[in-house]
Amino acid sequence: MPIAKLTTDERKKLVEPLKNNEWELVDGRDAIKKKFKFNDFNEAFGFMTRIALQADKVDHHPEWFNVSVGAKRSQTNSSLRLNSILNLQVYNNVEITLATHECQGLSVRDVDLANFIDSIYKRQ
Ligand SMILES: C[C@H](O)[C@H](O)[C@H]1CNC2=NC(N)=NC(=O)C2=N1
Repeated sequence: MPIAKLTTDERKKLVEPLKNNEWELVDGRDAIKKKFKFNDFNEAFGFMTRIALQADKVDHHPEWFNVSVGAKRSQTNSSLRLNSILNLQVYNNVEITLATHECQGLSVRDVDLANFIDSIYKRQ
């Protein structure tokens, strides 16, 4: 049986709670996305590693982007200037989009993976 897109009722029950937890619908496409912020690359990649292991286990994969945004709250202006002079970027942001390619939209697999991701995310 191919995987089914979520019905309207399922969206109310399963996707609404995710929207209350900073997941958003993607424009022009049946998918959800969320931005996650960390103190540094090490924390961001640790988070991605745990998701990668789960994705492999359940055979459902995120589309994601690991970018450098902002800086540690503890960083002073002069250390930020030094970082930009030395080009030391802090790749501390992870943006994740979830959709099921097989049904070209949201399925229960995206809901499950989103809930797993939220369960391991430690807000900074
Ligand atoms: C053959 C394999 O099961 C499929 O390609 C899986 C792998 N991971 C997947 N991930 C996502 N996000 N959607 C899919 O439809 C999907 N299909």
